[in-house]
Amino acid sequence: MTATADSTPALSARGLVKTYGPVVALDGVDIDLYAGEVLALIGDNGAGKSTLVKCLTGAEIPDVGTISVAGAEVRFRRPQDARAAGIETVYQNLSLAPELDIATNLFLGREVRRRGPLGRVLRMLDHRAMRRQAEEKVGALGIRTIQNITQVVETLSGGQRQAVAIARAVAFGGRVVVLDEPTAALGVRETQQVLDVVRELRDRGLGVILISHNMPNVFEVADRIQIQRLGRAVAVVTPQTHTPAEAVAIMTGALPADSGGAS
Ligand SMILES: Nc1ncnc2c1ncn2[C@@H]1O[C@H](COP(=O)(O)OP(=O)(O)OP(=O)(O)O)[C@@H](O)[C@H]1O
Repeated sequence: MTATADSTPALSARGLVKTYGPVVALDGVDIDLYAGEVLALIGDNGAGKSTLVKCLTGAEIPDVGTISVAGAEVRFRRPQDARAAGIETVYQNLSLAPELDIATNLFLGREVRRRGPLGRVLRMLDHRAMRRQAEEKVGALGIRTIQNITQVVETLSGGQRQAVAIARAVAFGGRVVVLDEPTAALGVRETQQVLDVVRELRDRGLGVILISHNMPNVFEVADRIQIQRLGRAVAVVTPQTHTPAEAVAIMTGALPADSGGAS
């Protein structure tokens, strides 16, 4: 069978094993993420969600197993390798520089220099170009809560900071973005704003992996939900086939992995 563009996952892994001394964090995990979908990863504390995405994003190297990007096997040694393959991660701490403005944060590490000797020799930055591009990138993601691109990040609300971190992750050609608990510290309205950005990413054709303990959020925004339990991927369900209660029951082991499935 020939794989078509649609049937080849943007990012996939087979048989991932990762141990930390005696602890088996991943016990032979498969995952498939397609372009234009939101795949939620759920599981109890210690189920292996973070370890899985660390292996997928080059922050950890699996002991066993393979990872493929658009059908081609890859070996990530460090996060830069994954980033070069278009896989971006937004961690809970967001790694933004709070004392700098939004535009500068978006371009941290990829600064635009002035043309000619001013940029080449004196390394002067083209702030105007960065502000203009930052405005375009934030606007393209439909992030309406940000009005002023020169606002300092520490003065932003939690939801706005999350949006800036996501914009930075996808502004430079990312095809896959991993969001680790993006709404954990947010109020209801801010959570909705972040979920809007997540939908926007999906509608633009990116693949999104969403780690979350918040079942209403997961069921609101995910196309598919992979359930991790004790280092294994025990089931992949959808909001159409399973209720949140069934997913949680599978997650905790109260229901067998092949049960549920609203009729
Ligand atoms: N660096 C490490 N050293 C030792 N053990 C680790 C390390 N990282 C993870 N573990 C262990 O691996 C297992 C899986 O942890 P992981 O953080 O992947 O789970 P998780 O599903 O993300 O949990 P949570 O929801 O609490 O973040 C746990 O038992 C954890 O204690």
